[in-house]
Amino acid sequence: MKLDSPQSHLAQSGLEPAPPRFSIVGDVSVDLVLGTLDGWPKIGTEQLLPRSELRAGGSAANSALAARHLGLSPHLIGAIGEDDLAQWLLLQLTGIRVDLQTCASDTTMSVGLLHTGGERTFFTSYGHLQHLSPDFVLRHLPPATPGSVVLFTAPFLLPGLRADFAGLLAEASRQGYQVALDTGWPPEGWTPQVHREVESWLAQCDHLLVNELETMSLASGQDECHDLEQAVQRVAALLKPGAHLIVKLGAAGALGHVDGRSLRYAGEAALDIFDTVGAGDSFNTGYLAARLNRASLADALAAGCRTAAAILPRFPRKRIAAGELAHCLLPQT
Ligand SMILES: OC[C@H]1O[C@H](O)[C@H](O)[C@@H]1O
Repeated sequence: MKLDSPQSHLAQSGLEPAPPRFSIVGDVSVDLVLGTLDGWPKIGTEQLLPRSELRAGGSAANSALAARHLGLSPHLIGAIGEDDLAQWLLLQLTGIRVDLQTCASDTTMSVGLLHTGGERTFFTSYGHLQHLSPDFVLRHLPPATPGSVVLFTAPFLLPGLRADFAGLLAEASRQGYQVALDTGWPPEGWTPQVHREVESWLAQCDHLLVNELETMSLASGQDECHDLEQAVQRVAALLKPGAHLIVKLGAAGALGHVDGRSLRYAGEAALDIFDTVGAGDSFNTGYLAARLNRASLADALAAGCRTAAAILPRFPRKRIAAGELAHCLLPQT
């Protein structure tokens, strides 16, 4: 099935089922990515860094751009500020169907410092992300066609959505979407209150997409968990029956767990990568796009890993053409 392709005459006449939608709801902002920074500078000094890129960022935009690289046209719902940078940001999203709430605020910006070995540090301004409202999201999320997926990202950066995030996920599910969630990292840490809050979200998810550290943290609500397999069991028990828990393992690949069984996909050894920003977001898109095309869990894990592996070595990222990475979704022989 071709995703979100322009509707054919047959589909328009009602003889062919409408294609599934791929909607993404979350943080859209501007990233200034630069590096490499080895060691932390002394306060009050200046460093010249040799490589940099100003680009659309935020995990929802990263996922939508990854979809554009794969030749898909997702629907991105989020917000922008009310300044010149917001207009620039819109231009970066050409080719993506966007519904972005204009907020009376500066555009949120992240400075992402890249360190040797793939680690990075972000400094993010509050900006417009503070103002995205659930009403705007629900007004722009159309009823789902069969098989549609909506990916929610970065709830911790979106206080307006976070206030009743479980309710928002439940409403998307009621509208017929499979709900996918990438929680991201809570700025206040995994407090008991955050655990209770996130558990109310997990009960609404069909696909939970988290990294290893998030999985271990989520599993350590009552007592500490130090073993990934045990963590997977504990987190899976918080999801609704039949839901998929996907753990992103970086260069080591990914693990999928459903109905009490786990499956691992081993990633291919990556070369030394300068810019790892958006690795998880790219994986999410590859994985979900494959699931929308009815791929098996194993094939979807592989598509997620291939998508991230194709995007990460590219710098600057804005040179990747629409559809250039469509091969990542082709079944492998
Ligand atoms: O998921 C990666 C994103 O997180 C940070 O918030 C940056 O905006 C970056 O693009």
